[in-house]
Amino acid sequence: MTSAESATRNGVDAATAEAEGSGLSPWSALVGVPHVDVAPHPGPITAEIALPGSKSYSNRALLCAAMAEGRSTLTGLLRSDDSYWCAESLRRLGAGVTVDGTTVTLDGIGRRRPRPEARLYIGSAGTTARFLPGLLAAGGPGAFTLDASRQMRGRPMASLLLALRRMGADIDCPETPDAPPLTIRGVSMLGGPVRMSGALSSQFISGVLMAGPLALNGVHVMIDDHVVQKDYVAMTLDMMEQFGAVVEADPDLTDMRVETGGYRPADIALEADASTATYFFALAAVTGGTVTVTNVGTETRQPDLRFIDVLERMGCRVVRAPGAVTVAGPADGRLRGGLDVDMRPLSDATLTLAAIAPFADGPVSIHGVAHIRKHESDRIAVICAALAALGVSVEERPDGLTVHPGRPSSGVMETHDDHRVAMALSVLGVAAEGVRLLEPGCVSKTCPPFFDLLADLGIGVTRG
Ligand SMILES: O=C(O)C1=C[C@@H](OP(=O)(O)O)[C@@H](O)[C@H](O)C1
Ligand SMILES: C=C(OP(=O)(O)O)C(=O)O
Repeated sequence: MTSAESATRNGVDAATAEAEGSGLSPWSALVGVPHVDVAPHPGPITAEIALPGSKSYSNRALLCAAMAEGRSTLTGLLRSDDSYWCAESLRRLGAGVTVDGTTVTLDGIGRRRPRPEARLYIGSAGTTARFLPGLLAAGGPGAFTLDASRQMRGRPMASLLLALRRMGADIDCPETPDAPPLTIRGVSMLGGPVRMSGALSSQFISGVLMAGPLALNGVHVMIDDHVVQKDYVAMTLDMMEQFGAVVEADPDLTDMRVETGGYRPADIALEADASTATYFFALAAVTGGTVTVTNVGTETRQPDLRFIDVLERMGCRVVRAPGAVTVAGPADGRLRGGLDVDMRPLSDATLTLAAIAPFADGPVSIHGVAHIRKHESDRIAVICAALAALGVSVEERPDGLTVHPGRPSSGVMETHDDHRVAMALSVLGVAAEGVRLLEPGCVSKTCPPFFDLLADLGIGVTRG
């Protein structure tokens, strides 16, 4: 990262964010903006749009490139809080990270640890929080501290830490059991076989797999139950292979082996973020418009692209191509309800679906997403409360919700430091009476330009 990149021009000063336990970063937008008003949009939204890079691929690629010995080049990087803190952690570890726009040149360190007492801060990034501990424990000698934002300190880590410790990892939690800050000793994790649960987070599984190439014995992961959002594990294995790792997995991803042997550098073009795309497809759906996202398509492994299948069930017309997707709102102008959707494989899109559900002609039920109560906020509780506050009838269940048809009123909404709450409620506001979002800068976790992109579509956005 160049010094210009770490300056405070647009975002917050990194040292201040870290001292305050915030997830914001020098790449944040809307810092200090107390609220944003999103206006209702009178007509159909029709646009072609290229979206920022995938968070999941950006952070996987940064980590794999840093753990390779030699130079990698990544293009299409997502410049957001989560990727800033990932890149910054790797720089503090001694990797050479130069970011120029959305291109990263990364001189990896392999198993070497040039700064064996590094103190790392990963902000609110679940990916880095779950992927880095294993890489540190399996890599070269050193005693590292890994800290996280207040929000991330409260998210689950226990089954990941248990699995890593079973493979020898020396990881302590000096402040709170099974929560950052973590102290991690290098060369402690030898690897080998381990049984794990994937019922709470797929990231735990990815975190163990990614450590495999650095561990003396590789890793052999056996899943005891099921993996929520299994496609993210497939994305991990894919990216690892692109960086030269040798992996073997059964089709169900319940038995996976990774050989020791390290990572090799690679040049990777990162695709756009399919989770971000869901908000733009949803805008087409609720306004009777047509939106084409030009840089993610059916070739992706990102599960959230399957949100288009849900929209199709709701009466939207979808045109699929390998590198682009078009969604058009229903020809008769009314979304179809009366469906019950298992959102477990694509749970980041749950809030997008909940936000458009009031506009359907029958109830929309969502199930299978109990684990999203442990994401950036208790997402089921938060979206139910938000819909109810806007006058929409909603039933909350432990693993989902049912939303009934109704026209939401306008309102002043908390965003709960959750980017997906802010982005989903924006879509709802556009389709109904508008909405005021408090602390809108939280969108910077995965899409700092979100409100600029809305404005580019002709939507009224006013900063408070
Ligand atoms: O590995 C990844 O990149 C992700 C995995 C998912 O998390 P969980 O499996 O913890 O739900 C997803 O919600 C998150 O946004 C990104
Ligand atoms: C759950 C999410 O993030 P994280 O990578 O922090 O888990 C998300 O982006 O919706």
